[in-house]
Amino acid sequence: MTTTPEAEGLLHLQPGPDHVRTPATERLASRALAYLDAGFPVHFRGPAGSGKTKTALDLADRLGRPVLLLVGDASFDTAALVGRESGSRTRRVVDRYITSVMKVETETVPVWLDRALTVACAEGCTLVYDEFNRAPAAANNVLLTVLEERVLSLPKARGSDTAIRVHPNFRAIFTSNPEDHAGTEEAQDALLDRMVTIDLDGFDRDTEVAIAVARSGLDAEQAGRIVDLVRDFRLSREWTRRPTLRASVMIARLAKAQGLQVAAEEERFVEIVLDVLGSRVKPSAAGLPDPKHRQMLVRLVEHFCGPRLAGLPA
Ligand SMILES: Nc1ncnc2c1ncn2[C@@H]1O[C@H](COP(=O)(O)OP(=O)(O)OP(=O)(O)O)[C@@H](O)[C@H]1O
Repeated sequence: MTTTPEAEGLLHLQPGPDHVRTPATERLASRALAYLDAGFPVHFRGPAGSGKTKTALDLADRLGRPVLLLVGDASFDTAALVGRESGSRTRRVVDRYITSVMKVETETVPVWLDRALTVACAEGCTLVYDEFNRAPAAANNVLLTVLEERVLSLPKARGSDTAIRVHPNFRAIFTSNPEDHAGTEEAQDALLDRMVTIDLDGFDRDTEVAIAVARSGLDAEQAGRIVDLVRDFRLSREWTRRPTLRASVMIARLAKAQGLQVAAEEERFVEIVLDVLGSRVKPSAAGLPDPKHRQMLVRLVEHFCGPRLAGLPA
């Protein structure tokens, strides 16, 4: 039995230096850790950019066990989670016990490769299963007994064990996006019933600003202007694609990289806002970009990003 590169590279993912913890993220973490400590899997559900993956990885790190990250995919089957036979290994024994006689024995055995779920269950790792509802429900069925009975059923081909007891330190954290219908499956009730689902709908303003500061290097005042603009646009629902925290981070990083002021008078900055957010604005009834919407974004910039800030380069 062999383990996969995933197993060899068991990750001890640590939040990067730009990972932000605020009172709001700490409250969320302590809720989720309490469920994980009690042995229940936690599922973060929320729209794109609501911080599901980052939160899941941060929690996994706090558990202090090796972390395996699995990203759900439509091509998954059970083998993608537990492992499969992968090729064979041939052993040739040459026996020259009597010099005049050569005996050669060849034995070919199939090689089994464990995949993330098996490794995590056997070694007591933390499994982060990101976007698990992108995998077909049939592939995820193997999780039902893992989460309920703490037993992992394995195919005979793996060797002597057709089931293994799940290590007491095994923990699972799931994420899914209920708004993304492209390439996703309805998660089966039986699986959802075995986990604690926490809905994330984006962070509070202070956390968003702290993240934009950490990810861009802008100061809190300038990052705050961008975050307020994007949050207002988000609340307006005048969009077809939700303007997420990622959009704030993107605008902030572009402004910083180009040495721009976060100000309505800064023409290049206004262009960046239009480029990042413009394609998300609801089109006119004719389906064409509506110039009124461009004006709406410019007004938002004027409202939230005001004049240049004193003391900053022009
Ligand atoms: N605590 C944090 N510290 C620093 N950056 C963060 C934090 N939380 C989220 N982010 C950043 O915000 C962005 C969105 O977070 P994340 O990728 O976790 O969202 P998501 O909900 O998993 O999105 P998607 O469904 O699109 O994958 C990313 O750029 C991420 O790095």
